[in-house]
Amino acid sequence: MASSLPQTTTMATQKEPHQIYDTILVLDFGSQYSHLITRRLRDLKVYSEMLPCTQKLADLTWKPAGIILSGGPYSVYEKDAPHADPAIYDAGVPILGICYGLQEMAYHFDDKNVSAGEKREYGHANIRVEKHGKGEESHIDKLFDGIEDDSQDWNEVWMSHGDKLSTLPSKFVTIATTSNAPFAGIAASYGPFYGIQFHPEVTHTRRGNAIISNFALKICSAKQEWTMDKFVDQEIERIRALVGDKGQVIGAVSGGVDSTVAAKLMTRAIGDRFHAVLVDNGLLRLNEAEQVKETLTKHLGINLTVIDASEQFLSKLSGIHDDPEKKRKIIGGTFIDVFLSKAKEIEKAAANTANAGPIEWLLQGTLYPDVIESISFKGPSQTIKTHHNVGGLPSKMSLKLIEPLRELFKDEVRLLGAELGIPPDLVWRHPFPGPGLGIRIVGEVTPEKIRIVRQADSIFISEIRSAGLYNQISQAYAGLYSVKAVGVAGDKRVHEWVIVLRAVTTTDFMTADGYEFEWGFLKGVMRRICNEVSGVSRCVYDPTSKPPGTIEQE
Ligand SMILES: Nc1ncnc2c1ncn2[C@@H]1O[C@H](COP(=O)(O)OP(=O)(O)OP(=O)(O)O)[C@@H](O)[C@H]1O
Ligand SMILES: O=c1[nH]c(=O)c2[nH+]cn([C@@H]3O[C@H](COP(=O)(O)O)[C@@H](O)[C@H]3O)c2[nH]1
Ligand SMILES: NC(=O)CC[C@H](N)C(=O)O
Ligand SMILES: [Mg+2]
Repeated sequence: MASSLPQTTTMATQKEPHQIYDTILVLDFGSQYSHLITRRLRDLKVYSEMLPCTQKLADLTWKPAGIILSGGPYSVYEKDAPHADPAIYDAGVPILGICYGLQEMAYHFDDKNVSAGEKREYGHANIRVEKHGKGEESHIDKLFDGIEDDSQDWNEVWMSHGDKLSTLPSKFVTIATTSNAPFAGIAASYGPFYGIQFHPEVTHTRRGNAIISNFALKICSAKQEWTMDKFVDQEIERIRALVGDKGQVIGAVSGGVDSTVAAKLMTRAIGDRFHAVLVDNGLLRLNEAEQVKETLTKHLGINLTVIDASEQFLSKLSGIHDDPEKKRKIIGGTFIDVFLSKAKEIEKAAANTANAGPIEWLLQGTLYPDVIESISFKGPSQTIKTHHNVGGLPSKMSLKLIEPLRELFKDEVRLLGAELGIPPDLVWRHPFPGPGLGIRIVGEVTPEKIRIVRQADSIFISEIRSAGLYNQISQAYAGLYSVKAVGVAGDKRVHEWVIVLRAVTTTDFMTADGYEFEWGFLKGVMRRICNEVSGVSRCVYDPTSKPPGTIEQE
């Protein structure tokens, strides 16, 4: 396979997307909506990156086409409030301040411009737009260009603030007002600086997308070139340049969409010098290892080895009753052991071939939300659960990381997957956690409980698919509580396990809502599970939202 691939060329580029595409920089002041600004821009096919608000402009290796200052929980006049690098105002690029960002801009020009408001304002407001510019000042009207349409609610916006602009910064004009905010929108008369008190990035602001689009396209003149087909070619070139003609890459692949897309991209780039490894930890769903092997090797041409390590995992988990974190650590640790010994084996097997040499690279399916989380100036958020992935590997193996998806959001990964010819079934698959059924069985994991959960899960998911609900639900599964309840079957008393069904909707898996099934649907699923899966006496449905629950059970 490798020999038919084009060789790495000397022209290969290692450029990052922000060096290739017009890029809008979002400076994050800690708003819960900051990443949505980046999302909205990317939906417009304009590339955008988010960096902490403390980013110094001089340290950037690229020049943004425009800068957006996000909202944030602080008050600009507080002693420790974060402030943007003043150099942004002299960089000759358009700036849009949103909420805190607006206040930050006004405060930069004069600290008397911002004060605590008398009335906090959360939720809907209606803006009135004021038009100004003619001639040299025509830029002033560009932010709200064409946003007034025939719909009655075009002027609805979403507010979330306690502070306010008390004075208009010098040489600025008002471009929007609300009944509570005389400076709901402002613009500099001398250049492309804009501020809005409301949040255009949330869907409650009716014409929010149009406002963001005006800023990016009409004010920053950013080109709409961020598409997944271009990304594929560039990323393949970048991988080849990074890895070189001989480098070998190993990657843990679960059959989930992220690792499959990353693996497919690697295969396109370097063929069988990429070694995908699926660890069967005994905690996968019904027939999962076989199905993943079939799809990845036969249909996607990925060089995949499946390692059956189920005995090793299950014997270590035996006897662990009531400590979910202990379970997670055992699974994570065993996973690393299995992976490490496989890497050695691959090196040995390649010893007398053209691919001989140490494996230098490790593929990871890191996504942009993980990157954003780790660069946040607030620091990473509190660990609720120890997530199992391959993050523990590099320090032990001293491998260099290769992360082709680190600039992408999940839905972009799905588009990329479709672009790479990955079947829709796999692209739209619900996420499945690394520790698998191990964290869906509350209490001790035993072979009997695994068998029961596998069967129940398979029934639940197939019913969801037949009812056409799969794509409306973000994640669904069957789990098991380690308690037995009494039931009656064929006039006989039974004392058997309790299955828990869970289905949620969510956009980012950070918060989630229980899915509202029709009662008849749930009754049908419960009937099938109790009838067809031996060892189950009843089923419960868990509609708990997150918070206070989490999506998995442990
Ligand atoms: N059984 C497994 N064998 C090999 N690698 C695994 C296994 N389970 C998880 N991983 C690794 O852990 C990573 C994190 O898993 P995660 O579930 O977040 O992503 P995914 O499986 O690629 O996609 P999805 O979120 O759609 O399930 C995977 O990308 C993969 O590298
Ligand atoms: O790869 C993973 N390794 C893990 O250890 C892990 N724990 C939870 N998840 C997935 O993360 C999302 C949020 O789950 P929770 O609400 O249970 O934290 C859901 O999509 C979960 O399936 C994991 N994925
Ligand atoms: N959403 C925001 O950016 C809020 C900004 C500032 N903390 C205020 O209350 O006005
Ligand atoms: Mg997964």
